[in-house]
Amino acid sequence: MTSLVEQAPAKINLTLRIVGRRADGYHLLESLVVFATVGDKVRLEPGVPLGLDISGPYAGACGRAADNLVLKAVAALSERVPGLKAGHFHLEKNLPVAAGIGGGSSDAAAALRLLARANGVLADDPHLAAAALAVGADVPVCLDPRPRIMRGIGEDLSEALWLPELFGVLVNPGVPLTTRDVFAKLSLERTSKKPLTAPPNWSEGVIDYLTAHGNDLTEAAVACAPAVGEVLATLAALPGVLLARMSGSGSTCFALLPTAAEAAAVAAQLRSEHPRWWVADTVFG
Ligand SMILES: C[C@](O)(CO)[C@H](O)COP(=O)(O)OP(=O)(O)OC[C@H]1O[C@@H](n2ccc(N)nc2=O)[C@H](O)[C@@H]1O
Ligand SMILES: Nc1ncnc2c1ncn2[C@@H]1O[C@H](COP(=O)(O)OP(=O)(O)OP(=O)(O)O)[C@@H](O)[C@H]1O
Repeated sequence: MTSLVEQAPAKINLTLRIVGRRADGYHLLESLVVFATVGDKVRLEPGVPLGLDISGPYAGACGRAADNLVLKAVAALSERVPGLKAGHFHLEKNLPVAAGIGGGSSDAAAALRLLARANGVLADDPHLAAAALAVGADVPVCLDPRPRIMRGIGEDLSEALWLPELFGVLVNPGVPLTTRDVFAKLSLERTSKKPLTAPPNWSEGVIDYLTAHGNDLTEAAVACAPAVGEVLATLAALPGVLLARMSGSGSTCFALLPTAAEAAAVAAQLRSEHPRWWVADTVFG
């Protein structure tokens, strides 16, 4: 069998409300999630022994291959689908790690899609969703990467939403942030608990809608990594920026711009003024 390939796009939380906490400590959230045109790439060569090798600019940053979420995804689906055949995976790691853009989650979801294709598992097989959630809270939304509202701890997903094309830049200051540490710094009393309007009503204007719903993890992330505050202030001050915000638990932030050309111009300016930052101009959808 020839090898199979899946893209693993970056996950962006355009909005992120923390609305409560479960007895086990996991936080309940409401988030409008979209996917970027930048991402990792996962390839599976079926019919050979299980393995994983990693290439790309962030290969060294994502830890030992044995601990990779790609292999955790294989284990989680194998537990649920007896006789599942895997193979050798190759991960091209383009996204920064521990960055709030779900890189590992999207890689795990891509691996699940590859396993489903190689084994004739249907996309709506409940074992896939269960395996995804067992790997991480962000993996279910990455399984079929289209704009959605995510609730619960990430397992409760809306239908795919239509969204106007959004142009933007993603910026990571090179400071990794562990999701658990950011949640640990969060003061639930200070979150808004304002529920999302669902489904979003774009007639009120996308930017107005997004402005009305922030990211409740921002303050905690800035406390963990002050560089996030610097990125947000830099983005907000750039010409033409409609909105500047952090994604997920950080440290990656994004800015939205009116056109692809303006996003590219802002990205070029950021790359020259901040050569150590990871900068990508992209389309969200
Ligand atoms: C913040 C988000 O990125 C928003 O999309 C996600 O909720 C994070 O999802 P994730 O990285 O897949 O998170 P997991 O790997 O499942 O959990 C890492 C740690 O983050 C905390 N965690 C995560 C998700 C959640 N809803 N509540 C939490 O409190 C828990 O301490 C957990 O031990
Ligand atoms: N394929 C992978 N890509 C990136 N990190 C991985 C991968 N597999 C395991 N990890 C480990 O998972 C941790 C979290 O990495 P990841 O990049 O997914 O975080 P994140 O972008 O903050 O995710 P989220 O937005 O879902 O919270 C890292 O510390 C890394 O060592």
